[in-house]
Amino acid sequence: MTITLKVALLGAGTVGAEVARILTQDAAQLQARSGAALELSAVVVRDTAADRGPHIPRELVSSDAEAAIDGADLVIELMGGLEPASTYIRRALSRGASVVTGNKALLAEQGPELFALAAENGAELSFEAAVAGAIPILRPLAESLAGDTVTKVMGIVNGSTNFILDKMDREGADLEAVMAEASALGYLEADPSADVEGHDAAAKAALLATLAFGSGFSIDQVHTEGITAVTAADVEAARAADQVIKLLAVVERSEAGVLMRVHPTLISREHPLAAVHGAFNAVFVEAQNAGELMFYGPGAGGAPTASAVMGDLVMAARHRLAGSAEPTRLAAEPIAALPVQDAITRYALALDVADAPGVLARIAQVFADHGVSIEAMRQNGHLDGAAELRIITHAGTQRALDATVAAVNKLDVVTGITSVMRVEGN
Ligand SMILES: NC(=O)C1=CN([C@@H]2O[C@H](COP(=O)(O)OP(=O)(O)OC[C@H]3O[C@@H](n4cnc5c(N)ncnc54)[C@H](O)[C@@H]3O)[C@@H](O)[C@H]2O)C=CC1
Ligand SMILES: N[C@@H](CC=O)C(=O)O
Ligand code: NA
Repeated sequence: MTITLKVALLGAGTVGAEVARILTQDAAQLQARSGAALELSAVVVRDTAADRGPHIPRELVSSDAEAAIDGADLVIELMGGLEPASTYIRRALSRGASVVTGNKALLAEQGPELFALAAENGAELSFEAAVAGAIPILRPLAESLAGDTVTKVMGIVNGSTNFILDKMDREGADLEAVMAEASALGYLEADPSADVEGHDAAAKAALLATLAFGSGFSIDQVHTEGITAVTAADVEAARAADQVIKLLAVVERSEAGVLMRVHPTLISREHPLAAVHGAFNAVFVEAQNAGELMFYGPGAGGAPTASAVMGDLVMAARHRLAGSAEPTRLAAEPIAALPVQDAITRYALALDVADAPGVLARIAQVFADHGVSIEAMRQNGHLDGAAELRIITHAGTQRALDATVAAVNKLDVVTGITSVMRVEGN
């Protein structure tokens, strides 16, 4: 006898439309893998009059989310945003229906509450699509590495900003010019500022930390800098130094707690992350016993993200048939989130200075006074008696580096600090 599980799809945009296509086209394989026929029972959209192609039959389309949820065994939420997504997910979980979502914005604010609601109701809430698109990263952190101790996760987790920075690097384009292209390819969030201001990567950083360290973290605990201040000149200067600028998310565990940060970062062109182009993502994981692991693949776009949704859906169906939902397990005692001033990083600075005897010594003295060690210093003289000075520091706390930058800025021989950026790798 074939068991049928009814699947309600909330949202049929870039990702939802691809999910509907795969549910139809790969129905036989999905049934073989999950053990049940996965029947699309309702598709909830805003515009019910729009033609949505052959994979979304008109009779399934409605704007009645409550009815769709109440008639489903499994609910896929791909509308995005906090509301009404949160209310709909809560309704589904409260009824015992398992939910699959790609909504990192919601989970990075309400994750622990929603995990608890799922567990209370014997339902499952899964969200592999929410971080790094198609790349399996959350399940490996929560399951494959459950017997190890993860100490650090670092990577490129936002496809659209990587696409934009990559175009700026390869074509010398500026940010505004490349955004329209990223939007047409379905990489950007409904509100693109979520991408370029770093909030999308910050939500993903909070989710990575939550699963890597087994404690609930939220987006407001992540230090966040986006790419809006990165200019074509910054990208060109990096290129001249054989470096590339990437938006990195870094989450690290120490005795004191967990530090989470997202910011543009200079890396050498030799670094493996420099080879991550277009909307691809790459995530490095360091664990005490496993050592270093690297995950790489498409981080955004309809079909790749739908792949992660479908994997979660098959697992949710299997667990439902087995009568055992898999909860997201968090430690009873929360782990502290640390301030970014505690981060240990290297800085690259570009300064405009007077080209006169003793200037370098005075600047170097300020670094020494703050306990910050200089790794490299290069001066390019200009004809007008001014010079550009580029300094790379050894690793120090951000607290010490920020104090150094502030003190250097006050020197009368320094006319301006034109760029301060963190550096990773060699
Ligand atoms: N596009 C991508 O590459 C990725 C997207 N995601 C996430 O997946 C989710 C969906 O993303 P996309 O498909 O790109 O978004 P989208 O904007 O293309 O699609 C969302 C759809 O939901 C509909 N919708 C929104 N609110 C609704 C409501 N109240 N009632 C009915 N329909 C409503 C919209 O009309 C739209 O058609 C978001 O949470 C996003 O963050 C996750 C990973 C990658
Ligand atoms: N807007 C996001 C989509 C995937 O999460 C991105 O650019 O990575
Ligand atoms: Na993923």
